Amino acid sequence: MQNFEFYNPTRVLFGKGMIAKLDEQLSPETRVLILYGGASAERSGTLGEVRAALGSRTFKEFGGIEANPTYETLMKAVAMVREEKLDFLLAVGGGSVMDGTKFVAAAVPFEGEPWDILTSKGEAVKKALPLGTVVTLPATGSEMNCLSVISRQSTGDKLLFSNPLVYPRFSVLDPMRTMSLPMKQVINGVVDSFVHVMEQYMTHPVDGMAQDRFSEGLLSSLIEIGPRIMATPDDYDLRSNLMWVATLALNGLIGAGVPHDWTTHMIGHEITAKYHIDHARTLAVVFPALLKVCREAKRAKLLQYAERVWGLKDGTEDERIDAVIRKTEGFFENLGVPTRLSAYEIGADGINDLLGQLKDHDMTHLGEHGEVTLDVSRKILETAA
Ligand SMILES: NC(=O)c1ccc[n+]([C@@H]2O[C@H](COP(=O)([O-])OP(=O)(O)OC[C@H]3O[C@@H](n4cnc5c(N)ncnc54)[C@H](O)[C@@H]3O)[C@@H](O)[C@H]2O)c1
Repeated sequence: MQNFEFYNPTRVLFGKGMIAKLDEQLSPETRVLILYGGASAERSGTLGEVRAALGSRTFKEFGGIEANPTYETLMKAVAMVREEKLDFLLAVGGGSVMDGTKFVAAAVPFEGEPWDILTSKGEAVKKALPLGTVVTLPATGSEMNCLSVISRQSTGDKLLFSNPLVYPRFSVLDPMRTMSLPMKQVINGVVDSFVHVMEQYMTHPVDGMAQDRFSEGLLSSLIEIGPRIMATPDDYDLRSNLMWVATLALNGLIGAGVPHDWTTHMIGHEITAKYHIDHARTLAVVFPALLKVCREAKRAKLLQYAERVWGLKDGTEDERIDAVIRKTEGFFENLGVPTRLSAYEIGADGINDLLGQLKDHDMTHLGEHGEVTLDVSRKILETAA
C-alpha cells in the first residue's frame, strides 16, 4: 500500500427530514447565502424546507447556477456575498451547485483575479468562507470532498481545483430530495459514481485489500441499483443506497493509499466543454475505450474486477478481459447511456479538436504512470468513435 494522509471533516446528516437539522449546525447570528440552480429546487419543496429550517436567521438567495457552473455566473454570487457581508454559504443542489459554491467560498476572500484559483489547481487558495450542502442529486461526491470543477464561458475552459478549505462543514443527504429528478439524471448519477470508483480502483494492484474490497462493494451495489432504480423509481431504499454509494465513491476513503487514473474524467471534461454533453455521459464513452487501449497496464486489476465483481472465472485471461469490458459497456448501454462518440455525432474533426484542448490544458501525461500521452488519448478517442 502507498503512504497516505486521510482527512475528511464533513459531517453527514443522512435521511428523511434531516434538513430540519440545519438549525443545529448554524449559530443564530450566521448570515447565510443559499445558492441553487434551477426552478426544480423551488418546485420540489427543497428550498421551502431549507428556508423553514433557517428560521429567523438572515439569509439571501442566489439562483440560476447552471449545470457545469460558470465563472461568469459565480462571480455575481461573489459580488453579492461581499456586498451583503454574508458569512456562510449553503449549496442546495447537485454537483454543479456544490462545486460552484466551493468556488464562491474561495473567491470571496481571494486577493487578485479569482480565475487563478483554477489555474493554480487550488494552490493559490489561502482562505475560504465556510460552506454546507443540501444534496439534491447523488452523483459527484462533491458533498464530502474538496474538489470543484468550474467552466469559463468566454474561453470554453473547464478546469478543476481542490483545497481542504472548501470541504463542506456538513452535508444533508435526504434521499426524498432526489425523487423529483428526471430518470436521466438519476442514471447519470449511477454512471458518474461507477466511474469515480473505477478511477481509484482500475489501475495496478498495491495490495490495498480494504480499498479494493470497498471499491468492489460499491461497484456491485451500483450494478444492482442501476436497473432496479429504473424499474422502481419511487423506492426510498434504492434512493438511499444510491445516495450513500455516490458519496462514498469520492470522499477520499477508497482512494487513500492506492494509485489513481483520472484519464476518463480529464478527457470527459474536454468533451463537455466543447459539446455540452452531460458529464456522466462523457465518462460512459471514454471509460470502456480506455480499458481497451490500456488493457496491458491494467491487466491484473481487470482480471480481479472480472472475477470479484462480475463472477467471470472461465476462459483464458484475454477472454475474461474481453468479457468484462463487454459487461461494463453493456451495463452503461442497458441503462440507456451510449458508449460511442458517434451517438453524439462527434467524428474525426471533433477528436482533433479534443486533442488540441487536452494539449492546451497540459493533459499530456495522464494515467497512473503518466503513460497516457496525447497519442494514447487519440487512440482512446478513436476506439470510442
Ligand atoms: N466535485 C466533484 O468531486 C465532482 C465530481 C464529478 C463531477 N463534478 C462536476 O459536477 C457537475 C455535475 O453535477 P451533477 O451530475 O450532480 O449534476 P448537476 O448539478 O449539473 O445537475 C444536473 C441537472 O439536474 C437538475 N437537478 C438537480 N437536482 C434536482 C432534483 N432533485 N430534481 C430535479 N432536477 C434536479 C439541475 O438543476 C440540473 O439541471 C459537473 O460540472 C461535473 O464536472 C464534480
